[in-house]
Amino acid sequence: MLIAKLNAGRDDEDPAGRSDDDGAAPEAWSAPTAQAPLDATVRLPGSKSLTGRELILSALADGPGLLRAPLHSRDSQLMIDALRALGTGIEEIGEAGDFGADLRIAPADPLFGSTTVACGLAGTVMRFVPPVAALALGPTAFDGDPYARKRPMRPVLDALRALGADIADEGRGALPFTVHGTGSLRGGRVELDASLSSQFVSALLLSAPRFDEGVHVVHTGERVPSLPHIEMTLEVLRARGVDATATGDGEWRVAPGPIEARELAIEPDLSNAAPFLAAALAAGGSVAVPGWPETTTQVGDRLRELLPAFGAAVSSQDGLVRVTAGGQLRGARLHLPDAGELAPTLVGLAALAAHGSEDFPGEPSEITGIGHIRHHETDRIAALVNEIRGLGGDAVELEDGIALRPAKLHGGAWRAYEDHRIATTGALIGLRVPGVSVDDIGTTAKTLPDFPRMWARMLGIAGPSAGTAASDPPPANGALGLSGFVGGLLPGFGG
Ligand SMILES: O=C(O)C1=C[C@@H](OP(=O)(O)O)[C@@H](O)[C@H](O)C1
Ligand SMILES: C=C(OP(=O)(O)O)C(=O)O
Repeated sequence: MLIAKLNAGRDDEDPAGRSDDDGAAPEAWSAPTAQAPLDATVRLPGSKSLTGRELILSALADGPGLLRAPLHSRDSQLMIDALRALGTGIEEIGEAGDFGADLRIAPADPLFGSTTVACGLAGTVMRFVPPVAALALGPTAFDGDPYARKRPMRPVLDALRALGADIADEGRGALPFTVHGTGSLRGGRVELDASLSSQFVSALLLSAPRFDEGVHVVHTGERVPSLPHIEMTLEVLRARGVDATATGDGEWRVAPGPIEARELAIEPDLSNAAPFLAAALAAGGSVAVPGWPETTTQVGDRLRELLPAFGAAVSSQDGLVRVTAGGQLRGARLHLPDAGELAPTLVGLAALAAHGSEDFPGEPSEITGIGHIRHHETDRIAALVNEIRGLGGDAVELEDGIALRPAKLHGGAWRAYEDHRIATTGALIGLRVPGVSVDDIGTTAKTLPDFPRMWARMLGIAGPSAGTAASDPPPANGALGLSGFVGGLLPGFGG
């Protein structure tokens, strides 16, 4: 029996979760294998997408604002640093909770360029900040991680130019580029092809109240992916008194006007709930996430309808969403153009369904409509197919998705490609398949600064000394959150 080894976060870790200063490769992380059904409650830090949007809107607002329970992670820190570089006052206030401090934001008027912005690998920073920089005085130079230079930018840069911005990118249509801000932007009607990323549209809409004529965005290409994220953009604008509407299929308008300053709380990140809730299917048992909003624009809310496709039971009561499962996963056919952000986790579940168990044969799955995830932190379709095949799986790369055919998985190396969701998918598969090691678990710090410790606590294998508690403390009876744990693998598990 494999005893799970754990590298559950070290005090000397770079908070950004990157490799060591000397450039050495990070140590591989042995994914813990579940020894018994789970019985865990996992609290999650704030939504990356809501934190990023509210930081932008707070920086452009008509007065000082306050964000409670924002996400503190590599992506949100990059957003904070970018807005600070443009002159915004952003201050941590109050006692830092489990997931960090609240933020007070003092908008700058005017915003000043003559600075640089590091985007890391954050799509939200590289897409959402350039329109803000166009409203600043002076040039702002943007660059990011090596792979960030491969992520598509051209539609949003060309659209900004059509709206009056001066941007130098030497024809690359990608990072690095410089936005020569003049303190204002004309705005108006603009056509763009957002079939590679909804973030192109959200980028324009978010800053548009501050454009002289607002904006009218008309999408010209194939289907726009991740539409709930555009709905989220409209919703956060409306909540600040902005006239923001979807005016037709692939058309959105934002009227010029003030953005109200607000004090608000950021919802937990429901997309980051995915690997934890999915863990109940991988390991059996139950995992619950508290603080689930009653209504939300977060696409992670769809987990409640998607996880039953793999055989889970989902209950929601008083803000607690609980996923419960037995030892067997069912295969599923899912078409997910709106929910590409959830796809890596669901592909991980599909690989486990195809693996089956001692008692059940594997079942096939197909997940389609997710061609755009080739343009995320890595080509997620190619990465997932490679890594699943590396563990013995039979994954087939489709143009817009992945098919999984029944095949037994075995342990082995799982590469993360600096992609937080590929890393957590390796952890998920490792719950059931002994011997999976993830090459760079620290990359999860992009949106989850404490993932290894949260994962360990979900499994009941990290003691109270784990410091910043990421899931509820172990029960007083010392059961460490595992019910019915008798040691060894239960029938139907780990096979
Ligand atoms: O606007 C946002 O906050 C996001 C939009 C989506 O991007 P795509 O439209 O590129 O999928 C999503 O996948 C990403 O994680 C966050
Ligand atoms: C696609 C993602 O990130 P980004 O905001 O960098 O596009 C993601 O978090 O899944």
